[in-house]
Amino acid sequence: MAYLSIDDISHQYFTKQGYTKALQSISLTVEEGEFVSLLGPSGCGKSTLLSIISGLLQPTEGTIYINGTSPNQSDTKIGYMLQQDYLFPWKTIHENVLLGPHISGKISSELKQKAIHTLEEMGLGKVLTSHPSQLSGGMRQRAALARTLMNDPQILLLDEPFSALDYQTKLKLENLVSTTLHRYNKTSILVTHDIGEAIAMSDTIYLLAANPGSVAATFKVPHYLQEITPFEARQHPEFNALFQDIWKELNDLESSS
Ligand SMILES: Nc1ncnc2c1ncn2[C@@H]1O[C@H](COP(=O)(O)OP(=O)(O)OP(=O)(O)O)[C@@H](O)[C@H]1O
Repeated sequence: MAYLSIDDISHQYFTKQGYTKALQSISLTVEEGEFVSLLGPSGCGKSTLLSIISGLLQPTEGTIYINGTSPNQSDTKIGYMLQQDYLFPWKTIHENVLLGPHISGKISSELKQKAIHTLEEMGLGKVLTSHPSQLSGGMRQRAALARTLMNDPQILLLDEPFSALDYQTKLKLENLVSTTLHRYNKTSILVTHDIGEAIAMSDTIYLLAANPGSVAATFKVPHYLQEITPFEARQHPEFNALFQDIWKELNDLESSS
């Protein structure tokens, strides 16, 4: 069985006005250490799917297994990286990264050292005592990633983490996130609207259709693109061919909806 196995999941939201079918018959698998992207338009149910994977929501139909057990019973740790960094403005970067251990009363000198080491790996060794307002958007996102990694999650859910950044910062951060997550063999699921980002970062891309959210197509990124950095992948001659294939599929989806 795959590390993460989503089998025929559907989800409906019931409200006083009626119900919305957010997801319909989603099936996909993710292997340990794999980097998967969910590419799709607004309303395709990506937040719902991520909430189901993290165990916050129970799907109305279907099953999900993480390492052989359901998300609620699994001891697999899941980390989130979101579009907003949610750093506390009144705390220093070092304190922000230590927030989890601080809340759970587990602060130790080892963890303080680990936070410094993780921030140094993110290129933030010089801003440990700065406050979030003194940092650029890209630096804040790197601090948010360091905070997430402090908890040693096995699975990372990345919900459009680069979409609020300028293009150059986004490319740099794609490289840093990709190399860091591969180095630590994290299993990663990225939600994005950006075809290029999905190709540059992923091993597999699931194209989602909206209303209700469903898997419209699956693309395997060739190994030679997986083995180079996202920045290098974007320069590769084969990158454009895959981009065109996905673009066409997306356009076909829009014209048939
Ligand atoms: N709590 C809720 N109650 C009722 N309907 C909901 C609820 N949450 C989401 N929906 C509906 O389910 C569908 C999928 O929503 P979801 O937020 O998962 O999509 P999304 O792809 O994350 O969208 P966006 O990019 O706009 O955030 C939408 O039609 C949305 O209106």
